[in-house]
Amino acid sequence: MANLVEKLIDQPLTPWLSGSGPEGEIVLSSRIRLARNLRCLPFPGRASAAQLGEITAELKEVPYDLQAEDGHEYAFVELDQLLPLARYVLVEKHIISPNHVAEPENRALIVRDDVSVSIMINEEDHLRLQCLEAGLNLNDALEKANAVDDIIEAKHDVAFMENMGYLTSCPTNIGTGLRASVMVHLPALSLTKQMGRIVAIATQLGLTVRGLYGEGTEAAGNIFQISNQVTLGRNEQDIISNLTSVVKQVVDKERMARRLLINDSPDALFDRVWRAYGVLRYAHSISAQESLALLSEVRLGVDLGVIDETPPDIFTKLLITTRPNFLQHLAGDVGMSQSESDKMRAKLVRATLQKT
Ligand SMILES: Nc1ncnc2c1ncn2[C@@H]1O[C@H](COP(=O)(O)OP(=O)(O)OP(=O)(O)O)[C@@H](O)[C@H]1O
Repeated sequence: MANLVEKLIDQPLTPWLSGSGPEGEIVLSSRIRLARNLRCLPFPGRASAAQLGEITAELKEVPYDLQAEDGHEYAFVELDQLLPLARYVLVEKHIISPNHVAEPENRALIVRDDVSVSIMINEEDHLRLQCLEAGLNLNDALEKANAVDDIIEAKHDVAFMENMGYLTSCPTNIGTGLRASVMVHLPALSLTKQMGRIVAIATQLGLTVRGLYGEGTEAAGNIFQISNQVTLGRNEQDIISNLTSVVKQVVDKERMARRLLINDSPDALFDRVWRAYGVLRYAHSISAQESLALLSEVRLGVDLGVIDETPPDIFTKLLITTRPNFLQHLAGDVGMSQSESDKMRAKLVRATLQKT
């Protein structure tokens, strides 16, 4: 089991980030998250260390139950058994949240071999179950999440009240305990300065727009996460249908903005995306932030057929491998300085682009 987690930390590719799936050119991934709590124990924020340990111990058998049902290998790992760097690589791969690693003691993770299912234990709730799919595919993610939830609830007494639904640590999650979210790449809407308006409209429609690593994080590389804000008084299917229809409209707007860029100012666009390609292809030192911003522009050029010598999945591949902690891990956790890390990143990007 521990070997599986090591393998997931080492692998440069994240299967659901393959760039495939419906609307895969713009929608990178779909995520369903269910928040669940065991009935007789306090929420993690109020639980003692001993109670947190009790929760972890009770859930240790869950991987075996899941494995028996779907035949996939599942791992269970306590976060404090991992090196700090390994924990941060898991965050960069969206397997656990920044919140979950903040206090690793008595926190654990259950993860499936293809990373399409992972369960954070003792994050904000006892269980944060997440299912991820490539592209715009919330329905399959929900189906998978419900199947995993059924297996857990068959053996564990989960806090649920007829009139309120699932009880959760934060009142905004009470009811279905569901957050549906899509990760979208919106370079043209960002370049044409339309994101402010999109965020305002999404908020009016009961949605929230977050950055690359969720709550409280920046939208690096023109990547945003759009998710539902309300969980109470709405059924799961309504939440998903509403989000899917808004995301489809955002995707249409992004396509329109792309057409506008290429029709109205092709020279500026060509120059911009090829410059980005040039820097990535030849730079000898590059920061994580700059590489992400330039990769986003190269991907835009590839999607528009302006850059034809790079496959679209280069963006998603390099999205993970150029992150600071993954790079450090690749170098063997040797405590690289910022400048060494920037040089290594540039080398990796050059080598990857050269191969295409
Ligand atoms: N569509 C998505 N694809 C990949 N990863 C995602 C997606 N949506 C969210 N995530 C990841 O899930 C983690 C948690 O995100 P976030 O903080 O937005 O949600 P949450 O913790 O489920 O919500 P809440 O604020 O209700 O606690 C982060 O690591 C984030 O990057």
